Amino acid sequence: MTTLSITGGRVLRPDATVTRADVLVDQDTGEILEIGSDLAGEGDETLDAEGALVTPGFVNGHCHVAMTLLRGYADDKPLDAWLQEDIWPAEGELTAEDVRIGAELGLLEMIKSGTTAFADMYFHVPEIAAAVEQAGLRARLGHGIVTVAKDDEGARADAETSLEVAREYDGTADGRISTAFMPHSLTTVGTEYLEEFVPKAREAGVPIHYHANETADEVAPIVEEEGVRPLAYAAERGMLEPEDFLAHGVHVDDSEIELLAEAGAGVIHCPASNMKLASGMAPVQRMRDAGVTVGLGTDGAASNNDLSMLDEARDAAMLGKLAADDASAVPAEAVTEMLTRGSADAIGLESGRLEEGAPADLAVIDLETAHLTPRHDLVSHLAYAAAAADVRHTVCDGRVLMRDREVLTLDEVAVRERAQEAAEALSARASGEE
Ligand SMILES: CSC[C@H]1O[C@@H](n2cnc3c(O)ncnc32)[C@H](O)[C@@H]1O
Ligand SMILES: [Zn+2]
Repeated sequence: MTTLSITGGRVLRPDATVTRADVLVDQDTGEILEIGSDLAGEGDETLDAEGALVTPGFVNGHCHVAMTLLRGYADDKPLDAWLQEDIWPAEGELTAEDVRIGAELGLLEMIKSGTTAFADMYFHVPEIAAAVEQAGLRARLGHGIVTVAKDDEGARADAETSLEVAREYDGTADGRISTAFMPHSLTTVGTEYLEEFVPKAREAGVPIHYHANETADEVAPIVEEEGVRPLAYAAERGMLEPEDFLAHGVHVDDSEIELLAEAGAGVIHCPASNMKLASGMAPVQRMRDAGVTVGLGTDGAASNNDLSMLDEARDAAMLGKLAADDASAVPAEAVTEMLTRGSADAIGLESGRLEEGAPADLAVIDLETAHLTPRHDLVSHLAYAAAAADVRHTVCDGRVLMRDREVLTLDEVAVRERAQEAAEALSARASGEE
């Protein structure tokens, strides 16, 4: 057995307490063997956590990782105009190679900011899977289906691709990659395709992930055409099972919150994207009070504009209070849970908790900085004050992905250079200069 010990730090436990402890990891199984004192001499490899907080690796429950190439490409518009006028035309020019480069850039940013697992909806998924395999993270991947503006043949081919990808990649990268069937949203995929393909996804045994109730404009046509709220429509089509998870859930009413809670389906809250696109404020405290599993996600880097889950945590706390008109809403403990096991539970992963037998997915956060001084309450610091640059080490599946701020699985300089070149060429193609 090969072991790793993370020593001298303070460890955030699942009950939100913080204790001084070492963590011993079995690198062969990728699991936590023991959390206790005096484990410093036990590891074949050691990570220094003196003056640091050892937390579960952050879980980004909804992302489009390759959209890092479109970071800053189009800002300051609402969702529909942003997608139709800028993002979709540019994505029409993306090559498989671009998606690989964008994914590597996103994974680099995730590792540097303590994220160890994520759920992703995009296209050219084999490229994303290859990047995940190399970078060493854990991911639930899927091909996003859009059937509007396609003929029947094109629409069915897109849905077939999503099923095929889900079947083929589930369990790959030594089990670090899992998959889902991913209709883009309830308004961009036709009812007939949902009715045909959702049962096939069930047969394949994969969850369903989609955008839902993100903007008011997306709710109105479903209510008008179907006579029911979007999540009732989704439930009628079998898309609200316990393993399913939806992104956003901004405009959900009480009946939909109840549906989510009863179904056990997860919601991934994306506060930065919701603020930037002015989509609205999700009723996070009300969903949590009702027993809904709520996680956190960044969405893509073009609507955020970074992939830091610590930023997302702070945004979730701040926006949650504003939405509830209550400063006690979405407190630090809630945000910390959403950042870790809330997202993990929603997307169906075992990670997000530091305990014996759990996956060894963790981040070590440097506390010896001006903005984390004094240290009254480390859970408060994680929710409100810590930043991506405070992450010292990142470990996933027992493997060290970043040691002392140096990413070991990707060549940072090369990834950044390739991404800059690819983004410039993409921009030229999209504007018709090439
Ligand atoms: C078909 S792959 C996924 C698709 O989703 C687009 N996208 C990015 N951010 C959002 C968002 O906030 N709401 C809806 N769709 C979004 C992305 O550009 C891809 O085309
Ligand atoms: Zn999204």
